Amino acid sequence: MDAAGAKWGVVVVAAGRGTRMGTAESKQYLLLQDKPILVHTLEGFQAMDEIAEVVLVVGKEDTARCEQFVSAYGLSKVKSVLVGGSERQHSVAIGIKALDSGIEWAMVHDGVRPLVTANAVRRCMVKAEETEAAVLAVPVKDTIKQVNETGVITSTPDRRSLWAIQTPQAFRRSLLQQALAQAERDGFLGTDDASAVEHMGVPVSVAEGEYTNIKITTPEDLPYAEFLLASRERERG
Ligand SMILES: Nc1ccn([C@@H]2O[C@H](COP(=O)(O)OP(=O)(O)OP(=O)(O)O)[C@@H](O)[C@H]2O)c(=O)n1
Ligand SMILES: C[C@](O)(CO)[C@H](O)COP(=O)(O)O
Repeated sequence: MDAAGAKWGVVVVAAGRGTRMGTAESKQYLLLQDKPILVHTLEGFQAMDEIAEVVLVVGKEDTARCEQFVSAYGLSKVKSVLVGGSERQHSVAIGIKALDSGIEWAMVHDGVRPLVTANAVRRCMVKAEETEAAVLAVPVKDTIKQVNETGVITSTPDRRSLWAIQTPQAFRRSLLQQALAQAERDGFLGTDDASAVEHMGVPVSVAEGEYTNIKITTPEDLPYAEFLLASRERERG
């Protein structure tokens, strides 16, 4: 599937500390098949013709090694490596402003989602070009409960309306920038980019994600990601 032909900018956010992973090294720099997770992620966008530019947002202490990755792995679409903020939303706001002024369409992607496929990214881009704002998502497989602070279930939302949200999240660039500025003014902090757009009252669509587009978050995610990468290599022959 081809995206509609627009050239896109991508903000890859990788300025988190990976607290839930619990490793001394931030999780985005852990190796998957001898390559940092973040490099796998960046290589995915490097390979897509529709992507004109990537802005990489990282921790202050990591800019030098990331600039080194850019040259060592030939990541020529990475135009800048910037220092992120204290929350993901702040890192996104820093990155989006840095995209070239000619970029009209922008995606945000977690540096720790290295397994996203080009087909899934394209579905998200196409949906955003139709609707202005779209995110990858998959229907939840488990029954989800709301549980109170004493550990007692308070409700069981209808699973048919529940989706697990992934990245990329794709927008007309001006819409996302406006939404992030509004969120900042209102003191609104969301855990994803769509939340800021929703906060403005603008609808966000979902595009079909993939269950394998995992966010590497806790230690058990690492062997699963290794397994998925190895399976893909075997399939390619
Ligand atoms: N201030 C922050 C916080 C997070 N992120 C990035 O947002 C993505 C998704 O966040 P998450 O998985 O929660 O990463 P961490 O914040 O690093 O993890 P944790 O919450 O376990 O500390 C990651 O690529 C992370 O590096 C970021 O750029 N800036
Ligand atoms: C953006 C995201 O990856 C969508 O699933 C997620 O919301 C990031 O949230 P986290 O709290 O930083 O893991």
